[in-house]
Amino acid sequence: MKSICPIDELCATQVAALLQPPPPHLVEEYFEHLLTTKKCHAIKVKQNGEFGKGVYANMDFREEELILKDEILLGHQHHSNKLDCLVCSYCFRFIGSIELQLGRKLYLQNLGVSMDNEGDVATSAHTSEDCCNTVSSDEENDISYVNNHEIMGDCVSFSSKTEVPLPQGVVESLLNGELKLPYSNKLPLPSAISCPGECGEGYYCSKLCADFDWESSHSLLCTGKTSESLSREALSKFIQHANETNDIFLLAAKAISFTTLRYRKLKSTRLKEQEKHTTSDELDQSNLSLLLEAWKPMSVAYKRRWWDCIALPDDIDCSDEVAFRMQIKELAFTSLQLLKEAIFDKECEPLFSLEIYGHIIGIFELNNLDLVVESPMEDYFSYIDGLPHPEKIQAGKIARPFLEALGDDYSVCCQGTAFYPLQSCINHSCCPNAKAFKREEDRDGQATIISARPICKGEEVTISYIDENLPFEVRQALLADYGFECRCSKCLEEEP
Ligand SMILES: C[S@@+](CC[C@H](N)C(=O)[O-])C[C@H]1O[C@@H](n2cnc3c(N)ncnc32)[C@H](O)[C@@H]1O
Repeated sequence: MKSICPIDELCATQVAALLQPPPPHLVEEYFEHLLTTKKCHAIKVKQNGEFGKGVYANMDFREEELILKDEILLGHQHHSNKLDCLVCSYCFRFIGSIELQLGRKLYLQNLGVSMDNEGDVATSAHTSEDCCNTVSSDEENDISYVNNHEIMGDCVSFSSKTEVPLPQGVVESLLNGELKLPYSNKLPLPSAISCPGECGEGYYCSKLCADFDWESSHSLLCTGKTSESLSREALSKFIQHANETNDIFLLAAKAISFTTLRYRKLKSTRLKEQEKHTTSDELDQSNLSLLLEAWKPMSVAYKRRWWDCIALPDDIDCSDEVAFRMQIKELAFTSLQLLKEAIFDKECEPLFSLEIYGHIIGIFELNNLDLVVESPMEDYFSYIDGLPHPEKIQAGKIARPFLEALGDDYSVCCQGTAFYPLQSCINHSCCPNAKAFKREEDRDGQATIISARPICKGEEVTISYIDENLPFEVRQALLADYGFECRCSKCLEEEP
Protein backbone atom coordinates (compact mmCIF):
# COMPACT_ATOMS: atom_id res chain seq x y z
CA MET A 1 0.00 0.00 0.00
CA LYS A 2 1.31 3.47 -0.88
CA SER A 3 1.78 5.83 2.02
CA ILE A 4 -0.73 8.61 2.63
CA CYS A 5 1.50 10.33 5.18
CA PRO A 6 4.07 12.92 4.00
CA ILE A 7 6.36 12.27 7.01
CA ASP A 8 6.83 8.69 5.82
CA GLU A 9 8.67 10.03 2.74
CA LEU A 10 10.26 13.03 4.41
CA CYS A 11 11.83 10.91 7.14
CA ALA A 12 12.16 7.65 5.19
CA THR A 13 15.77 7.02 6.31
CA GLN A 14 15.13 7.66 9.98
CA VAL A 15 11.90 5.63 9.92
CA ALA A 16 13.76 2.71 8.31
CA ALA A 17 16.44 2.98 11.02
CA LEU A 18 13.78 2.91 13.76
CA LEU A 19 12.09 -0.13 12.24
CA GLN A 20 15.30 -2.03 11.55
CA PRO A 21 15.20 -5.11 13.83
CA PRO A 22 18.11 -4.89 16.28
CA PRO A 23 20.67 -7.72 16.07
CA PRO A 24 19.95 -10.66 18.43
CA HIS A 25 22.91 -9.97 20.73
CA LEU A 26 21.70 -6.39 21.33
CA VAL A 27 18.18 -7.63 22.04
CA GLU A 28 19.55 -10.12 24.57
CA GLU A 29 21.73 -7.41 26.10
CA TYR A 30 18.70 -5.12 26.47
CA PHE A 31 16.70 -7.77 28.33
CA GLU A 32 19.72 -8.82 30.41
CA HIS A 33 19.99 -5.22 31.57
CA LEU A 34 16.24 -4.98 32.23
CA LEU A 35 16.28 -8.18 34.29
CA THR A 36 19.32 -7.03 36.25
CA THR A 37 17.62 -3.70 37.01
CA LYS A 38 14.59 -5.62 38.26
CA LYS A 39 16.90 -7.95 40.25
CA CYS A 40 15.20 -10.84 38.47
CA HIS A 41 17.59 -13.72 37.89
CA ALA A 42 14.98 -16.43 37.50
CA ILE A 43 14.58 -16.08 33.73
CA LYS A 44 16.52 -15.14 30.61
CA VAL A 45 15.33 -13.79 27.27
CA LYS A 46 17.02 -15.41 24.29
CA GLN A 47 16.61 -14.71 20.63
CA ASN A 48 17.66 -18.05 19.23
CA GLY A 49 14.45 -20.01 19.11
CA GLU A 50 12.25 -21.07 16.24
CA PHE A 51 9.76 -18.30 17.04
CA GLY A 52 12.14 -15.37 17.55
CA LYS A 53 12.54 -14.28 21.13
CA GLY A 54 11.56 -16.54 23.98
CA VAL A 55 11.77 -16.67 27.77
CA TYR A 56 13.85 -19.42 29.39
CA ALA A 57 13.99 -20.63 32.97
CA ASN A 58 17.26 -19.74 34.67
CA MET A 59 16.45 -21.97 37.66
CA ASP A 60 14.21 -24.90 38.49
CA PHE A 61 10.59 -24.01 39.32
CA ARG A 62 8.15 -26.09 41.31
CA GLU A 63 4.49 -26.23 40.25
CA GLU A 64 2.52 -23.04 41.09
CA GLU A 65 5.68 -21.01 41.71
CA LEU A 66 6.03 -17.36 40.77
CA ILE A 67 8.19 -17.02 37.64
CA LEU A 68 7.78 -13.33 36.85
CA LYS A 69 6.03 -10.18 37.95
CA ASP A 70 6.27 -7.77 35.06
CA GLU A 71 5.60 -4.06 35.33
CA ILE A 72 3.55 -2.34 32.65
CA LEU A 73 5.57 -0.40 30.11
CA LEU A 74 2.49 1.12 28.48
CA GLY A 75 -1.04 0.44 29.58
CA HIS A 76 -4.43 1.98 30.07
CA GLN A 77 -7.85 1.34 31.53
CA HIS A 78 -10.55 1.04 28.88
CA HIS A 79 -12.55 4.24 28.58
CA SER A 80 -15.84 2.41 29.13
CA ASN A 81 -14.51 0.82 32.36
CA LYS A 82 -13.75 4.19 34.00
CA LEU A 83 -17.36 4.49 35.05
CA ASP A 84 -17.20 1.28 37.07
CA CYS A 85 -13.79 1.50 38.68
CA LEU A 86 -11.65 4.28 40.06
CA VAL A 87 -8.05 3.10 39.81
CA CYS A 88 -4.57 4.61 39.86
CA SER A 89 -3.78 5.80 36.32
CA TYR A 90 -0.24 4.48 36.65
CA CYS A 91 -0.29 1.19 38.58
CA PHE A 92 -4.05 0.47 38.26
CA ARG A 93 -4.71 -0.41 41.88
CA PHE A 94 -8.15 0.55 43.21
CA ILE A 95 -8.10 3.85 45.11
CA GLY A 96 -10.27 5.99 47.38
CA SER A 97 -12.39 3.87 49.71
CA ILE A 98 -15.09 1.25 49.55
CA GLU A 99 -17.62 4.08 50.05
CA LEU A 100 -16.13 6.13 47.23
CA GLN A 101 -16.02 3.19 44.79
CA LEU A 102 -19.61 2.35 45.62
CA GLY A 103 -20.92 5.92 45.82
CA ARG A 104 -19.25 6.97 42.59
CA LYS A 105 -20.73 4.06 40.67
CA LEU A 106 -24.21 4.59 42.14
CA TYR A 107 -24.03 8.32 41.55
CA LEU A 108 -23.15 7.90 37.88
CA GLN A 109 -25.68 5.09 37.52
CA ASN A 110 -28.32 7.33 39.15
CA LEU A 111 -27.64 10.06 36.64
CA GLY A 112 -27.81 7.60 33.78
CA VAL A 113 -24.24 8.34 32.78
CA SER A 114 -22.78 6.42 29.89
CA MET A 115 -19.36 6.43 28.33
CA ASP A 116 -19.46 7.55 24.72
CA ASN A 117 -17.35 4.67 23.52
CA GLU A 118 -19.51 2.46 21.39
CA GLY A 119 -17.68 2.45 18.09
CA ASP A 120 -14.45 0.46 18.36
CA VAL A 121 -13.49 -0.47 14.84
CA ALA A 122 -10.96 -2.99 16.05
CA THR A 123 -9.72 -4.15 19.41
CA SER A 124 -6.35 -5.38 20.56
CA ALA A 125 -7.33 -7.61 23.45
CA HIS A 126 -5.16 -10.66 23.92
CA THR A 127 -4.71 -13.37 26.50
CA SER A 128 -7.26 -13.16 29.26
CA GLU A 129 -5.97 -13.25 32.78
CA ASP A 130 -7.62 -15.05 35.63
CA CYS A 131 -7.27 -12.85 38.61
CA CYS A 132 -8.21 -12.60 42.22
CA ASN A 133 -7.41 -9.44 44.08
CA THR A 134 -7.85 -8.08 47.51
CA VAL A 135 -7.16 -4.56 48.65
CA SER A 136 -4.26 -2.78 50.26
CA SER A 137 -3.53 0.45 52.01
CA ASP A 138 -0.85 2.92 51.08
CA GLU A 139 -1.70 6.34 52.48
CA GLU A 140 0.52 9.22 51.30
CA ASN A 141 0.80 12.60 52.91
CA ASP A 142 1.45 16.22 51.90
CA ILE A 143 -0.26 15.93 48.54
CA SER A 144 -3.53 17.08 47.10
CA TYR A 145 -6.17 14.59 48.09
CA VAL A 146 -9.23 14.55 45.99
CA ASN A 147 -12.59 16.04 46.76
CA ASN A 148 -14.90 13.11 46.11
CA HIS A 149 -17.24 15.12 43.92
CA GLU A 150 -14.33 15.87 41.60
CA ILE A 151 -14.01 12.19 40.94
CA MET A 152 -17.35 12.04 39.16
CA GLY A 153 -15.27 12.18 36.04
CA ASP A 154 -14.98 14.71 33.27
CA CYS A 155 -14.81 11.81 30.89
CA VAL A 156 -18.50 10.97 30.87
CA SER A 157 -21.64 12.08 29.10
CA PHE A 158 -25.19 12.03 30.41
CA SER A 159 -28.39 10.35 29.31
CA SER A 160 -31.77 10.38 31.02
CA LYS A 161 -31.73 6.75 32.21
CA THR A 162 -32.18 6.40 35.99
CA GLU A 163 -31.83 2.94 37.47
CA VAL A 164 -30.90 3.26 41.11
CA PRO A 165 -33.59 3.04 43.73
CA LEU A 166 -31.41 4.56 46.48
CA PRO A 167 -32.12 8.21 47.36
CA GLN A 168 -29.58 10.66 45.97
CA GLY A 169 -28.86 11.99 49.46
CA VAL A 170 -27.65 8.56 50.60
CA VAL A 171 -25.38 8.25 47.60
CA GLU A 172 -23.98 11.73 48.17
CA SER A 173 -23.23 11.00 51.80
CA LEU A 174 -21.20 7.99 50.62
CA LEU A 175 -19.28 10.30 48.34
CA ASN A 176 -18.61 13.06 50.81
CA GLY A 177 -17.52 10.63 53.50
CA GLU A 178 -20.46 11.27 55.85
CA LEU A 179 -21.76 7.73 55.50
CA LYS A 180 -19.39 4.97 56.58
CA LEU A 181 -20.28 1.41 55.71
CA PRO A 182 -19.84 -1.24 58.39
CA TYR A 183 -16.40 -2.89 58.38
CA SER A 184 -15.20 -0.89 55.35
CA ASN A 185 -12.10 -0.02 57.39
CA LYS A 186 -11.13 -3.71 57.12
CA LEU A 187 -10.52 -3.14 53.42
CA PRO A 188 -8.67 0.17 53.25
CA LEU A 189 -7.66 1.60 49.87
CA PRO A 190 -4.96 4.16 49.09
CA SER A 191 -6.29 7.72 48.99
CA ALA A 192 -6.99 9.12 45.53
CA ILE A 193 -4.57 11.87 44.49
CA SER A 194 -5.47 14.09 41.59
CA CYS A 195 -3.26 14.65 38.54
CA PRO A 196 -0.65 17.39 39.16
CA GLY A 197 -1.65 18.88 35.79
CA GLU A 198 -5.24 19.26 37.03
CA CYS A 199 -6.85 17.51 34.08
CA GLY A 200 -9.46 15.96 36.35
CA GLU A 201 -9.02 12.67 34.49
CA GLY A 202 -6.01 11.03 36.05
CA TYR A 203 -6.00 9.88 39.69
CA TYR A 204 -3.22 8.11 41.54
CA CYS A 205 -2.59 5.94 44.57
CA SER A 206 0.54 7.87 45.56
CA LYS A 207 2.60 10.89 44.67
CA LEU A 208 5.23 8.47 43.36
CA CYS A 209 2.80 7.04 40.78
CA ALA A 210 1.61 10.57 39.86
CA ASP A 211 5.21 11.67 39.27
CA PHE A 212 6.17 8.54 37.33
CA ASP A 213 3.17 8.93 35.05
CA TRP A 214 3.81 12.64 34.56
CA GLU A 215 7.45 12.05 33.66
CA SER A 216 6.94 9.01 31.50
CA SER A 217 4.08 10.24 29.30
CA HIS A 218 1.26 12.19 30.95
CA SER A 219 2.94 15.64 30.94
CA LEU A 220 2.48 15.72 27.14
CA LEU A 221 -0.97 14.14 27.16
CA CYS A 222 -2.55 15.98 30.10
CA THR A 223 -5.43 18.29 29.19
CA GLY A 224 -5.02 20.31 32.40
CA LYS A 225 -3.61 23.77 32.99
CA THR A 226 0.04 22.79 33.23
CA SER A 227 -0.01 20.45 30.25
CA GLU A 228 3.15 20.50 28.14
CA SER A 229 1.23 19.75 24.94
CA LEU A 230 1.19 22.27 22.08
CA SER A 231 -2.57 22.68 22.27
CA ARG A 232 -4.99 21.39 24.89
CA GLU A 233 -7.83 21.85 22.45
CA ALA A 234 -6.13 19.67 19.83
CA LEU A 235 -5.39 17.10 22.51
CA SER A 236 -9.04 16.99 23.53
CA LYS A 237 -10.02 16.45 19.89
CA PHE A 238 -7.53 13.59 19.61
CA ILE A 239 -8.86 11.98 22.81
CA GLN A 240 -12.46 12.36 21.68
CA HIS A 241 -11.68 10.75 18.34
CA ALA A 242 -9.95 7.83 20.12
CA ASN A 243 -12.87 7.38 22.50
CA GLU A 244 -15.32 7.37 19.61
CA THR A 245 -13.33 5.01 17.39
CA ASN A 246 -10.72 2.90 19.16
CA ASP A 247 -9.06 3.68 22.47
CA ILE A 248 -5.90 1.85 21.37
CA PHE A 249 -4.93 5.23 19.87
CA LEU A 250 -4.62 6.56 23.43
CA LEU A 251 -2.05 3.89 24.15
CA ALA A 252 -0.21 4.67 20.90
CA ALA A 253 -0.13 8.33 21.98
CA LYS A 254 1.40 7.21 25.28
CA ALA A 255 4.11 5.34 23.34
CA ILE A 256 4.95 8.44 21.28
CA SER A 257 4.88 10.70 24.31
CA PHE A 258 7.02 8.21 26.26
CA THR A 259 9.62 8.08 23.48
CA THR A 260 9.62 11.87 22.99
CA LEU A 261 10.14 12.47 26.71
CA ARG A 262 12.91 9.86 26.84
CA TYR A 263 14.53 11.56 23.86
CA ARG A 264 14.38 14.97 25.58
CA LYS A 265 15.88 13.56 28.75
CA LEU A 266 18.70 11.86 26.85
CA LYS A 267 19.33 15.03 24.91
CA SER A 268 19.50 17.25 27.95
CA THR A 269 21.91 14.82 29.61
CA ARG A 270 24.05 14.79 26.50
CA LEU A 271 24.01 18.57 26.17
CA LYS A 272 25.15 18.90 29.73
CA GLU A 273 28.03 16.55 29.06
CA GLN A 274 29.05 17.97 25.73
CA GLU A 275 28.10 21.57 25.05
CA LYS A 276 29.52 22.04 21.55
CA HIS A 277 28.71 20.43 18.22
CA THR A 278 30.75 21.49 15.25
CA THR A 279 28.37 20.98 12.33
CA SER A 280 24.59 20.67 12.04
CA ASP A 281 25.18 17.38 10.17
CA GLU A 282 26.86 16.00 13.22
CA LEU A 283 24.00 17.24 15.35
CA ASP A 284 21.40 15.58 13.08
CA GLN A 285 23.37 12.38 13.16
CA SER A 286 23.54 12.29 16.92
CA ASN A 287 19.89 13.34 17.29
CA LEU A 288 18.97 10.21 15.35
CA SER A 289 21.14 8.09 17.60
CA LEU A 290 19.40 9.62 20.63
CA LEU A 291 16.01 8.93 19.08
CA LEU A 292 17.06 5.33 18.42
CA GLU A 293 18.12 5.02 22.05
CA ALA A 294 14.83 6.54 23.26
CA TRP A 295 12.91 4.13 21.01
CA LYS A 296 14.79 1.04 22.26
CA PRO A 297 11.97 -0.41 24.43
CA MET A 298 9.76 -0.38 21.33
CA SER A 299 12.51 -1.45 18.91
CA VAL A 300 13.00 -4.78 20.72
CA ALA A 301 9.27 -5.59 20.63
CA TYR A 302 7.86 -7.99 18.08
CA LYS A 303 5.95 -5.88 15.57
CA ARG A 304 4.10 -5.62 12.28
CA ARG A 305 1.93 -2.86 10.84
CA TRP A 306 -1.48 -2.74 12.52
CA TRP A 307 -3.51 -2.77 9.29
CA ASP A 308 -1.47 -5.72 7.97
CA CYS A 309 -1.67 -7.90 11.09
CA ILE A 310 -5.18 -7.17 12.39
CA ALA A 311 -7.48 -10.16 11.96
CA LEU A 312 -10.25 -9.76 9.43
CA PRO A 313 -13.52 -9.46 11.43
CA ASP A 314 -16.03 -12.25 10.84
CA ASP A 315 -18.55 -9.88 9.28
CA ILE A 316 -16.11 -8.72 6.58
CA ASP A 317 -16.07 -10.76 3.40
CA CYS A 318 -12.64 -11.84 2.07
CA SER A 319 -13.34 -9.89 -1.11
CA ASP A 320 -13.50 -6.71 0.99
CA GLU A 321 -10.23 -7.36 2.81
CA VAL A 322 -8.15 -4.77 0.91
CA ALA A 323 -10.78 -2.09 1.50
CA PHE A 324 -11.01 -3.03 5.19
CA ARG A 325 -7.26 -2.77 5.71
CA MET A 326 -7.21 0.57 3.87
CA GLN A 327 -10.02 1.80 6.12
CA ILE A 328 -8.00 0.87 9.22
CA LYS A 329 -4.95 2.63 7.80
CA GLU A 330 -6.96 5.78 7.07
CA LEU A 331 -8.47 5.73 10.55
CA ALA A 332 -4.95 5.53 12.04
CA PHE A 333 -3.87 8.42 9.82
CA THR A 334 -6.77 10.59 11.00
CA SER A 335 -5.87 9.82 14.60
CA LEU A 336 -2.17 10.54 13.97
CA GLN A 337 -2.95 13.92 12.40
CA LEU A 338 -4.95 14.90 15.48
CA LEU A 339 -2.14 13.75 17.76
CA LYS A 340 0.42 15.64 15.69
CA GLU A 341 -1.54 18.88 16.19
CA ALA A 342 -1.34 18.28 19.91
CA ILE A 343 2.18 17.06 20.69
CA PHE A 344 4.38 17.29 17.55
CA ASP A 345 8.10 17.72 18.21
CA LYS A 346 10.26 18.52 15.16
CA GLU A 347 13.26 16.67 16.61
CA CYS A 348 11.15 13.55 16.97
CA GLU A 349 9.42 13.95 13.59
CA PRO A 350 9.89 10.30 12.48
CA LEU A 351 7.71 9.23 15.42
CA PHE A 352 4.82 11.03 13.71
CA SER A 353 5.09 8.96 10.53
CA LEU A 354 2.21 6.61 9.78
CA GLU A 355 4.69 3.73 9.47
CA ILE A 356 5.77 4.19 13.08
CA TYR A 357 2.20 4.79 14.31
CA GLY A 358 1.04 1.63 12.52
CA HIS A 359 3.90 -0.42 13.97
CA ILE A 360 3.27 0.87 17.50
CA ILE A 361 -0.36 -0.22 17.34
CA GLY A 362 0.84 -3.46 15.72
CA ILE A 363 3.01 -4.07 18.82
CA PHE A 364 -0.09 -3.79 20.99
CA GLU A 365 -2.10 -5.97 18.63
CA LEU A 366 0.47 -8.77 18.69
CA ASN A 367 1.76 -8.61 22.25
CA ASN A 368 -0.67 -6.97 24.66
CA LEU A 369 -2.18 -8.73 27.60
CA ASP A 370 -5.56 -7.85 29.04
CA LEU A 371 -5.05 -5.65 32.07
CA VAL A 372 -7.34 -6.98 34.80
CA VAL A 373 -7.45 -5.98 38.46
CA GLU A 374 -10.18 -7.44 40.62
CA SER A 375 -12.51 -5.04 42.43
CA PRO A 376 -12.40 -4.77 46.25
CA MET A 377 -16.23 -4.71 46.29
CA GLU A 378 -16.32 -8.50 45.99
CA ASP A 379 -14.04 -8.74 49.03
CA TYR A 380 -16.15 -6.27 50.95
CA PHE A 381 -19.44 -8.08 50.47
CA SER A 382 -17.72 -11.45 51.07
CA TYR A 383 -16.29 -10.06 54.29
CA ILE A 384 -19.79 -9.10 55.49
CA ASP A 385 -21.06 -12.49 54.42
CA GLY A 386 -18.36 -14.22 56.40
CA LEU A 387 -19.06 -12.39 59.70
CA PRO A 388 -20.41 -14.33 62.68
CA HIS A 389 -24.18 -14.39 62.95
CA PRO A 390 -25.34 -11.30 64.88
CA GLU A 391 -22.75 -9.00 63.25
CA LYS A 392 -23.58 -10.38 59.82
CA ILE A 393 -27.30 -9.65 60.24
CA GLN A 394 -26.63 -6.13 61.45
CA ALA A 395 -24.02 -5.24 58.82
CA GLY A 396 -26.07 -6.97 56.12
CA LYS A 397 -29.08 -4.78 56.87
CA ILE A 398 -27.03 -1.70 56.04
CA ALA A 399 -25.01 -3.16 53.17
CA ARG A 400 -27.77 -5.07 51.35
CA PRO A 401 -29.57 -2.06 49.82
CA PHE A 402 -26.28 -0.95 48.29
CA LEU A 403 -25.60 -4.39 46.88
CA GLU A 404 -29.12 -4.48 45.42
CA ALA A 405 -28.76 -1.00 43.97
CA LEU A 406 -25.57 -2.06 42.21
CA GLY A 407 -27.23 -5.18 40.79
CA ASP A 408 -25.22 -7.77 38.87
CA ASP A 409 -22.44 -5.30 38.20
CA TYR A 410 -21.58 -4.86 41.86
CA SER A 411 -17.97 -5.94 41.43
CA VAL A 412 -16.68 -5.05 37.97
CA CYS A 413 -12.91 -5.58 37.49
CA CYS A 414 -10.63 -2.84 36.27
CA GLN A 415 -10.21 -3.69 32.60
CA GLY A 416 -7.73 -2.37 30.10
CA THR A 417 -4.85 -3.42 27.94
CA ALA A 418 -1.12 -3.26 28.53
CA PHE A 419 2.21 -3.96 26.95
CA TYR A 420 4.58 -5.79 29.29
CA PRO A 421 8.21 -5.89 28.11
CA LEU A 422 9.13 -9.33 29.50
CA GLN A 423 5.78 -11.11 29.47
CA SER A 424 5.45 -10.17 25.79
CA CYS A 425 8.54 -12.28 25.04
CA ILE A 426 6.81 -15.46 26.25
CA ASN A 427 5.81 -17.70 23.37
CA HIS A 428 2.55 -19.59 23.10
CA SER A 429 2.14 -23.33 23.55
CA CYS A 430 -1.03 -25.44 23.52
CA CYS A 431 0.62 -27.51 26.28
CA PRO A 432 2.07 -24.61 28.30
CA ASN A 433 4.23 -24.98 31.38
CA ALA A 434 3.14 -21.60 32.81
CA LYS A 435 0.14 -19.29 32.97
CA ALA A 436 -0.73 -15.61 33.45
CA PHE A 437 -2.55 -15.78 36.76
CA LYS A 438 -3.18 -13.24 39.49
CA ARG A 439 -3.04 -14.40 43.09
CA GLU A 440 -4.80 -12.90 46.15
CA GLU A 441 -1.90 -10.54 46.74
CA ASP A 442 -1.61 -9.27 43.14
CA ARG A 443 -3.64 -6.09 43.40
CA ASP A 444 -2.27 -3.89 40.67
CA GLY A 445 -1.77 -3.98 36.92
CA GLN A 446 1.46 -6.00 36.88
CA ALA A 447 1.46 -9.23 34.90
CA THR A 448 2.02 -12.33 37.02
CA ILE A 449 3.37 -15.50 35.47
CA ILE A 450 3.12 -18.71 37.51
CA SER A 451 4.44 -22.18 36.65
CA ALA A 452 1.69 -24.62 35.72
CA ARG A 453 3.97 -27.61 36.32
CA PRO A 454 7.59 -28.11 37.38
CA ILE A 455 10.01 -26.38 34.99
CA CYS A 456 13.71 -27.24 34.74
CA LYS A 457 16.49 -24.69 34.37
CA GLY A 458 17.11 -24.08 30.66
CA GLU A 459 13.56 -25.04 29.59
CA GLU A 460 11.53 -22.52 27.59
CA VAL A 461 8.69 -20.90 29.57
CA THR A 462 5.43 -20.92 27.60
CA ILE A 463 1.88 -19.76 28.26
CA SER A 464 -1.30 -20.33 26.29
CA TYR A 465 -2.80 -17.29 24.60
CA ILE A 466 -6.10 -19.18 24.21
CA ASP A 467 -7.99 -22.06 25.83
CA GLU A 468 -5.54 -24.86 25.07
CA ASN A 469 -8.16 -27.55 25.67
CA LEU A 470 -10.09 -26.68 22.51
CA PRO A 471 -9.83 -28.97 19.46
CA PHE A 472 -6.89 -28.48 17.06
CA GLU A 473 -8.86 -26.67 14.32
CA VAL A 474 -10.49 -24.25 16.77
CA ARG A 475 -7.12 -23.47 18.38
CA GLN A 476 -5.52 -22.80 15.03
CA ALA A 477 -8.41 -20.54 14.01
CA LEU A 478 -8.14 -18.57 17.27
CA LEU A 479 -4.38 -18.24 16.97
CA ALA A 480 -4.73 -17.08 13.37
CA ASP A 481 -6.42 -14.04 14.94
CA TYR A 482 -3.14 -13.50 16.79
CA GLY A 483 -1.40 -13.49 13.43
CA PHE A 484 0.39 -16.84 13.51
CA GLU A 485 0.05 -20.54 12.83
CA CYS A 486 0.89 -22.46 15.99
CA ARG A 487 3.79 -24.86 15.69
CA CYS A 488 3.96 -26.06 19.29
CA SER A 489 4.64 -29.76 19.95
CA LYS A 490 0.92 -30.49 20.61
CA CYS A 491 -0.16 -28.90 17.31
CA LEU A 492 2.60 -30.66 15.35
CA GLU A 493 1.44 -33.96 16.86
CA GLU A 494 -2.26 -33.32 16.23
CA GLU A 495 -1.83 -31.89 12.73
CA PRO A 496 -3.94 -34.00 10.35
C1 LIG B 1 3.86 -12.24 22.05
S1 LIG B 1 4.98 -12.64 20.84
C2 LIG B 1 6.05 -13.75 21.66
C3 LIG B 1 7.50 -13.35 21.52
C4 LIG B 1 8.01 -13.41 20.11
N1 LIG B 1 8.49 -14.74 19.79
C5 LIG B 1 9.10 -12.37 19.88
O1 LIG B 1 10.01 -12.66 19.11
O2 LIG B 1 9.01 -11.29 20.43
C6 LIG B 1 3.99 -13.68 19.82
C7 LIG B 1 4.61 -14.05 18.50
O3 LIG B 1 5.61 -15.06 18.65
C8 LIG B 1 5.47 -16.09 17.67
N2 LIG B 1 5.00 -17.33 18.31
C9 LIG B 1 4.75 -17.47 19.63
N3 LIG B 1 4.36 -18.72 19.91
C10 LIG B 1 4.32 -19.40 18.75
C11 LIG B 1 3.95 -20.74 18.38
N4 LIG B 1 3.55 -21.64 19.27
N5 LIG B 1 4.00 -21.10 17.08
C12 LIG B 1 4.42 -20.21 16.14
N6 LIG B 1 4.78 -18.91 16.43
C13 LIG B 1 4.73 -18.51 17.71
C14 LIG B 1 4.41 -15.57 16.69
O4 LIG B 1 5.08 -14.86 15.69
C15 LIG B 1 3.60 -14.64 17.55
O5 LIG B 1 2.93 -13.65 16.80
